[in-house]
Amino acid sequence: MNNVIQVDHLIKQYKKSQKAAVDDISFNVREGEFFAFLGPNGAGKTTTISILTTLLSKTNGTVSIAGYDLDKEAKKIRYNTGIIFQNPSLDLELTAEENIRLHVSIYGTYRFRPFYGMMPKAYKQRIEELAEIVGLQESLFKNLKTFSGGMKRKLEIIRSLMHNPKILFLDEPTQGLDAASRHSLWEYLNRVRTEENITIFLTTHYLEEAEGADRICIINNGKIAMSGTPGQLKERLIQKYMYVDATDQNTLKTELCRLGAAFMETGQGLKVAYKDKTPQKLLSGLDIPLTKLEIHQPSIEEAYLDLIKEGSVLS
Ligand SMILES: Nc1ncnc2c1ncn2[C@@H]1O[C@H](COP(=O)(O)OP(=O)(O)OP(=O)(O)O)[C@@H](O)[C@H]1O
Repeated sequence: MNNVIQVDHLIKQYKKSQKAAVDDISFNVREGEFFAFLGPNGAGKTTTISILTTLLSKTNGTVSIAGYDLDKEAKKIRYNTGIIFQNPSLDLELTAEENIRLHVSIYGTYRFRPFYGMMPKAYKQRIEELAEIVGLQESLFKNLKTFSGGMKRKLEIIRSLMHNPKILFLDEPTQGLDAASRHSLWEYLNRVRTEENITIFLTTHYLEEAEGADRICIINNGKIAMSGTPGQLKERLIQKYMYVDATDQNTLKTELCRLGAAFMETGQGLKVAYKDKTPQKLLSGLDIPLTKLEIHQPSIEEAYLDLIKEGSVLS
């Protein structure tokens, strides 16, 4: 399978900022994949997606989208991508269809005509086809002022797909939606994905949203903390661990190294992974008396929160 997104050593340092918002990240997305870019507030998701969609300049690194180089062929990238951002940018004074008509004429996909009836057949077919997929046929000619948040999102989906993009970028698209609207948005996105065979690049805060993806990349503090299929991440994230401590912590560390146990210093003592071994088996190899022993088996949600809190994982 071809890579439709190829990012190598991408860096973004905002002016007057001490720290890079995106700090030397590399990843790829394959054609037709549903790829989730998961991370907490301020991790660098919007910065990355803005660079990939040509809306923000990068400081360093190379990016290729749909086979086009970001530095040389930004216009071609724009023709091949659709974007749905956190806050819908729709004109409330217009009808749903007028919003789409304006967008496609600015985009250069179809020439602007003052009435729907005057638009080309291909335009009408496309808008009706997409309206049917997201269930907005009845409201296409209604004023946007009467639209709910969920309906606006549906309209955004139509708008982003009018020019048959190969890749759809979604920046936290369910932000501010209730559970039911969130669920139906996913139904529509999965439908357009299957019917239009497009690649989806999603940024999200929510682990549950990323769980439906083919691959997940976790970004934290501008760096990639982990990536893989949801199954692989679960396996790697859910690390059973225990906290141990001893009066002589240095000797305990030496002992753990001798036993080949991965550990990390924390405020609660040494955090030790016990992956394949049982805690008992691991502890039986220790010669030093312990002052603390706490055994943990976190859920995936807890493991993810631990990862983004600590900024690293046990190896
Ligand atoms: N225009 C800017 N100028 C300076 N710093 C910025 C700018 N935009 C974002 N940042 C900083 O860059 C870092 C990454 O921000 P970014 O918006 O990419 O994160 P995010 O993962 O999308 O967060 P959220 O989930 O809250 O939208 C943050 O520390 C943020 O404060």
